[in-house]
This record gives sequence, C-alpha cells and structure tokens, in this order.
Amino acid sequence: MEMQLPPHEGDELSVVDMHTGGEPLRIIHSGYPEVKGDSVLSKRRYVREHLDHLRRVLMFEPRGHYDMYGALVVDSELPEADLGVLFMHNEGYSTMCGHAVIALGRFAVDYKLVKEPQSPETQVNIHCPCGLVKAFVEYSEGKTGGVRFLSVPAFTFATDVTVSLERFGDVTVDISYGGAFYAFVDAKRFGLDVTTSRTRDLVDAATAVTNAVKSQVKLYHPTSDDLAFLYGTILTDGKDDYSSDPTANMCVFAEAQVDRSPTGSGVTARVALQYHRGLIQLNQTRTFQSGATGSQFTGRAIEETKCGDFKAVVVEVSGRAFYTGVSRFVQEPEDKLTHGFLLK
Ligand SMILES: O=C(O)[C@H]1NCC[C@@H]1O
Repeated sequence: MEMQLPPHEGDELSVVDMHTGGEPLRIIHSGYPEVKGDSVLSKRRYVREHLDHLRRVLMFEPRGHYDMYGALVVDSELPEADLGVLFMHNEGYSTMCGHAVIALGRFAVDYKLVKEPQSPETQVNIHCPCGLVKAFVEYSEGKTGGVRFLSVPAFTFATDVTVSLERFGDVTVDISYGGAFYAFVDAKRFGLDVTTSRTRDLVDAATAVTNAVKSQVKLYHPTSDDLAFLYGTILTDGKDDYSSDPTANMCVFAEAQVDRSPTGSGVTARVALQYHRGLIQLNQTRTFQSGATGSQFTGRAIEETKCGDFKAVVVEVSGRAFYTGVSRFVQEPEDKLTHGFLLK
C-alpha cells in the first residue's frame, strides 16, 4: 500500500539515500524543476542562482543535517556521458566528489541509467562539473558491487607554500587538484592525530588552513575559472612514503563539513601529490583510510598526462557504496522551519 501524505505545497521531492565509507549521498530522484544551461558547468551556475532554496530544503535540517551531501542527476552535453551530475553540500555546489561517483555508479546501473549492464564490470561515464569521470561498477548476476573510477587529470598546484594563520602561526601546505583543489598538511603540525583527536579540534585546524589559503593564495585552473577555488583542507598522518599499510586522512570541506569517507577527490589529489614528490610509482596501489570512520578507499596513479601546462596523472580510486533507504519529502504551508536550518 502506498503511504499517503497530507496536503502539502509544491512537488514532492523523492530521493534515494546511500553512503560510501560512511559519507552520505542523497540522490535526488524526482521533483526538481528543470535545470537550465547548455553545459554541466552552466547548470551548476543556474542551480546556484535560481534553485538554491531546494539545496537548503534537502541538505539542511529537518530533512538533512550539517554534514549532508547531495547529487542531482542532469543531462550532459557530452555524447559519451551516461549522465551528468551536480553535487551539493552545506555551502553550495562542488566540482568533484569521489564518494558520490562510487555511489552514483551503482545507482546508475541499478536504476537503469545505462542500457545494457555488462559483467564483470559495467562502465558508467559520469559528467561531473570538473569533467568526464569514468566509473566501472562490479556487476554479477544482476547485482552491483564495488566501484572504481578514473578521474579527470590530477596535478600538484604548489608544494611548500607558507601561509599565516592567526591562531596557529605560519603553516606550510601543499596544494593539489583532484577535480577540486585541496590544501594538505600533516595533522602533527597542530599536535593532532587524524584518527584519535577530537573531530572539533581537527575541524578548527583544517578550517583555519582553508581560510588562510583562500585569502593568501591565488589558485588557477587551466580549463575553467569555475574550477579555481579551494574546496577544503585535508589533514594527514604524514605517511606519504609508499607502504602497503593504510595512510589516514581527514577532509574538511565546504563550510567546515567533515567527510566520513577517505574522500575520493582528495585521494586523487593526494596520489597526484605523492607521485609529484616521487614517493609512489605508477600502478603502486595505496590504501587511504578515513580518520573519521576508518573506512577505506584504494588509489593509484595509472598514467602520466597533462592539464594545461601542469604535469598531471590519471588516478584510479576504488571503494564501495551502500543503499540506506528512499524518502519522499514535502513542505507544509504552515511549517516555519520548512525551508531548512543548520545548527553550527
Ligand atoms: O569523496 C569525495 O571526493 C567527496 N566527499 C565529500 C567531499 C568530497 O567532495
């Protein structure tokens, strides 16, 4: 029997909820108005200017929470893409999201966004704002499983950049791009440990770095100005030399939002940085562990390439996503909190 809902305003928004390594992904299934724009990047600008109220409805409380993450499937202008996607979080719209690609790969096969699934892997081409990302979804006897993806060219933007933080003094960071720009610092610089320190302390340190880099370093991306911003800071355990042991990191992105997963775009950027520094070779697989939950992704650089003048690498990241449920959200006219709020 279908669950009935009382009278409400506007269209119902239906979503499929998943998580990848503990990081939520709310995939908007229906109810969104048409997203205008002739490219995925222009659609990203359109939702920011015209539909941002819906991001707040779906990401913020009472339907979501401070650290909720979302994906809106859109049409892509690229003939080779199976789908386009816009990512959303507590502050706006990101350009790349690896944990979401891992979940969307499964979703695309299970929800028949690709025509003929193949065993043992089905390829799903996902057009993210940063470019085309190729996901390969394990598929056997009608069931989807783990996902690996090849991201857009990843490159080291700058190493050993010193920025001044009001509370912590001068801090030296590396900046690397994996579909989004991140600053990387060893958590020991702040007397912290990414797996055992209080989340709040890690967030404070990472946020101070993000703010300092944003105000003191001008970023540049060869293909679009829309990509040239710092998405967050990743604190690490400093174990960047190749080892078969996992290395842990904690990503704080957008408005002090904490990634529960090892961060797919962060792993991409970190592998590019390790390769740039000569700490890993092509095809050497490393395991990356979330400081928040202990969940793991693997990552390896598979080939050299270029991004404009930057020496770049193609990075493969692997992980696994799970379904948690489906919801139909409504807005009642008398509800003063219906538009969404956040507790900081
Ligand atoms: O896995 C990732 O790449 C993402 N997770 C949340 C922050 C990043 O977008």
